[in-house]
Amino acid sequence: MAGKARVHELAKELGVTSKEVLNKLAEQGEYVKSASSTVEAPVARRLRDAYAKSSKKGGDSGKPAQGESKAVSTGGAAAGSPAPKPGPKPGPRAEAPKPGPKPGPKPGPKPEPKAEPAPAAQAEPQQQAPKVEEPRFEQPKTEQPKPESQGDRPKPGPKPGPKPGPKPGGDGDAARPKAPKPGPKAPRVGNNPFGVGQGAPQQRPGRPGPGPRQDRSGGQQGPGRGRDDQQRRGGGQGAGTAPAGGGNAPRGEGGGSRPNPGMMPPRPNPGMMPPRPARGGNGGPGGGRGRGGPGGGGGGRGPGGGGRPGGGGGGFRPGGGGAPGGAPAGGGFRGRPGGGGRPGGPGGRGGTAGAFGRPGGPAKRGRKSKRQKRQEYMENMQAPSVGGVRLPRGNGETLRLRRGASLTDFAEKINANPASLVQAMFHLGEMVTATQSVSDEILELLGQEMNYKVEMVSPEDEDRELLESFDISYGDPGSSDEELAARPPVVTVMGHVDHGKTRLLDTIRKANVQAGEAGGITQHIGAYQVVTELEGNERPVTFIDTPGHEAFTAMRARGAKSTDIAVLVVAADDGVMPQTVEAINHAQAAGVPIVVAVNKIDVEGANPDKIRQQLTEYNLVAEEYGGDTMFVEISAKQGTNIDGLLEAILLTADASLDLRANPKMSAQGVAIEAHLDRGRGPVATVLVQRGTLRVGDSVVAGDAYGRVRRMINENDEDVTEALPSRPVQVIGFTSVPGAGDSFLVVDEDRVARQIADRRGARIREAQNAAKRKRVSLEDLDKVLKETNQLNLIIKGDNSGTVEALEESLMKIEVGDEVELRVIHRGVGGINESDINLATAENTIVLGFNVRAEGKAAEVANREGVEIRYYSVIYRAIEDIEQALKGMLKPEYEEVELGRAEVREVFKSSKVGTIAGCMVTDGIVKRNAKARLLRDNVVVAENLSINSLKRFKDDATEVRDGFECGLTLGSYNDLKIGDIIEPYEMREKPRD
Ligand SMILES: Nc1nc2c(ncn2[C@@H]2O[C@H](COP(=O)(O)OP(=O)(O)OP(=O)(O)O)[C@@H](O)[C@H]2O)c(=O)[nH]1
Repeated sequence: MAGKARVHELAKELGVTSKEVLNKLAEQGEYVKSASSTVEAPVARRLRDAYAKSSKKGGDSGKPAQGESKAVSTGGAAAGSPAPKPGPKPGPRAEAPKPGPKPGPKPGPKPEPKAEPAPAAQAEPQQQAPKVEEPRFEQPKTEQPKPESQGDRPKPGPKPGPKPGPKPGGDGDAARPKAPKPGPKAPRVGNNPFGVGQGAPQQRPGRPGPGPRQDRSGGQQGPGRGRDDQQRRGGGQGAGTAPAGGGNAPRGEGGGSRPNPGMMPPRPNPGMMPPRPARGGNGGPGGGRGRGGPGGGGGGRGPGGGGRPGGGGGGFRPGGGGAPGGAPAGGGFRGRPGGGGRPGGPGGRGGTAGAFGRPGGPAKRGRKSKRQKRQEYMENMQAPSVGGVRLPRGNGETLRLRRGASLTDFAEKINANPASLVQAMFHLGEMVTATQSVSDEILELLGQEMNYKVEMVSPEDEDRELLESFDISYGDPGSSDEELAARPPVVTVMGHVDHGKTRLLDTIRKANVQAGEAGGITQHIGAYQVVTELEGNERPVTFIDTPGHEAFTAMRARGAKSTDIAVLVVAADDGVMPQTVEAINHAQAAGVPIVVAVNKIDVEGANPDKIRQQLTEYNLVAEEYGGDTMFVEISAKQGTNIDGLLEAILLTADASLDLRANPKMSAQGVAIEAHLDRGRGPVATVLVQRGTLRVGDSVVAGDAYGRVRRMINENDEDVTEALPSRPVQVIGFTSVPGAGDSFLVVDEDRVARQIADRRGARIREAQNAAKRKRVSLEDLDKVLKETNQLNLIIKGDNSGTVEALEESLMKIEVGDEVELRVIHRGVGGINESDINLATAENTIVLGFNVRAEGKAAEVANREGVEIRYYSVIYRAIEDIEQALKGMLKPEYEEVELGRAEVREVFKSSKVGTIAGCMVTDGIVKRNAKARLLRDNVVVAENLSINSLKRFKDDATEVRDGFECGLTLGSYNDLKIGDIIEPYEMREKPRD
């Protein structure tokens, strides 16, 4: 309680109602809203003090109560005040002891010890009790009558066994009939937290249950042990207790007085039978009373039952020496903790339940609900709140979410309401709908708020899981040495633009690829195999061509991953350049050994040694310098030392790589590039990495699938199978795979289609998430009012180009005012559906090496959709950049025009105040903006020169050295000597 206590907790602690506490606090000048409000520690202390003082008044009496028994003390806490009156009660109780002489005595003593503990525990309550007592004072009195009625109980008590039962019953009966009478009292008791059997605290006291044991010894009800027993055989309890009850009138009083089932005569049931030895021994029966027991000193045996909180409040009822009394109650109750403790209501139920030896449903619910409520309340208090939205609180557990997941997906994982997540995101500055794919950062941010660790499942992991669901794995399953066969190295040629990559590959395969390139830039990844001779053996080497333009960074990175060796082409006349470094980074990151081809050694001024030196900085130390990197000086143009380069490649491969693969498994590999061929449909260049690809195989590559209809090698020859490291063009896909997609052969077309479909759905979601530009609250108004957004549809002849173009376009930086969105991209000609999609405002269709097909051009004309065709990537980038800049809002800046001094001021009934001025500097223009200075202080801003005259003629402008007359609209506060500074807002040119 040291911290912030809640009013109801304090009330409980002090033994008063929350309302009283609230009133008290109000008296103390503390405004506290409700029972669940928290109170600062100092205030709580003051409150306790206040009650402590008031308790002193009656406190004395309360203490005395101790004299009676611990029970009293315990109860005292609750009913401190009652103590005084209890005096009389004691009487009855005193009788109780008789009934349970045995119990009585023992209980007495034991209870004390137990009572002590209880008091200790309730020290506070006791102190506070006094206060409470005042009001309760009456209760005791009211209860007095009960004692009488219960007085009967005691008698029955004596007949513990069977009679007890009945008697209790009798009491109960009496109770029932009397119930009504007690009723009135009961209510009070009920209201009094310290009332019998009400407060859990009382029950605690009951724990002292030990006493009960004595009872047992007393033979009384020996009952049972725990409330379990009691519960099981409520009857038993009843019985046991009953006696006690008798003994304890108190409890009885308390409880009995209230109209509740507990007062009902026990139904005939086994429990009413004389305690069986066993049970008795256990004290089980008493158990019921267990709780009560305690209180009742002699009464209930507190054993098990006692332990429970709920215990028969009665037992605990101080007055009652006879725990028993409580017992009955307890018994009636079923000894359930909470239940019993509760006032009449539950007790009654409990009683009934107890009678049947099972926990009372309602009471149970009640008790649970109380705990649950508390727990929920506590959870609620701990639950993170964002903008007033309560969110579930995690325990730091990890949530795996796939990339592109929506808030609904997230909510499902944590069993939350998606709407609350949407709301929370709104408060976090993100506007997203429940079903919209959201970016990783957003999910992670949200996870943090709720104490969850969000783990985005990488596409690779996700794909692996997807394949596993089909019992397929990508990669070598662990082929044995016998199954593995040597394969050719796969080489990627990398390097800075124009350092000679294409020329080198061209020279190597003696095919002039370069000539056909648009803009002189390599735009497609090609792959082919050449055969060279090393030490008398014919050795094939597979080359993958990589483009040089930075737009293809992504493809190059993939290229590096799918290769064994990187040939780094560096022009000897140029040296290490940015993309040379980038290429090194990619290769080193992929753990691919590098062979350096120092090119253009035929060029005058070529300095190969300089290249060697430069590259040492990047951990590429030439063998002749003591390193392990092979440097080969070549001239791609003249074909110088090409064999030396091939040899170096093979030597490096043999020295550092284990190039083997299992040719017997189903083929797997990677799609190097793919495009849509007008005649042949989708064509993909794939590199087989393991297994053997055959015509007729069902394949899936990324989200494309199909059956291999034809395979063509680099010489445009049909082949029927492709072994590891062999690049081939595959015809038969139903759509165009992406560059870099892995491909694999599966058993059936159906499986291929299912895998492709699932990947497709996943890719779409991920794209949506990635392409969504984040909208923050800061620019909400802009988004709503005037979003300048340029939508693009990109169509190209192959997926690698489309991807590269999109990536480059998204990198265009033109500030926050304009947003660029690629709403669709694809391989193939521009068709009608592209145009239909583009009819949205501000959408441009980009055709890269493709044209509008069918009626697309016509529809575009009709709908006013702009189609732009390109064959060089950077042209497209330039154009779009210009277009975006054109969409920028103009920016204005203030330009001073000059100064005019007011020499005269005229008043005109028609035009207001006229300033006769001398233009001292620059120029004064009609309709220009102006500010007015007086003694060098700006006295008016944003004025407008509405009229300007030279003598009687209107003028558009008046230059320095001339006089003029002007008016400043409705501004009339002009004085001689004022300075008018005209200025204009001019559009600022953009960079
Ligand atoms: N003198 C000389 N010129 C060369 C040599 N190798 C390439 N070139 C020339 O350098 C220019 C660029 O060669 P490319 O092969 O297109 O260079 P690249 O690295 O493929 O360039 P991108 O495709 O733009 O990345 C061409 O004009 C070639 O003829 C060489 O060994 N000697």
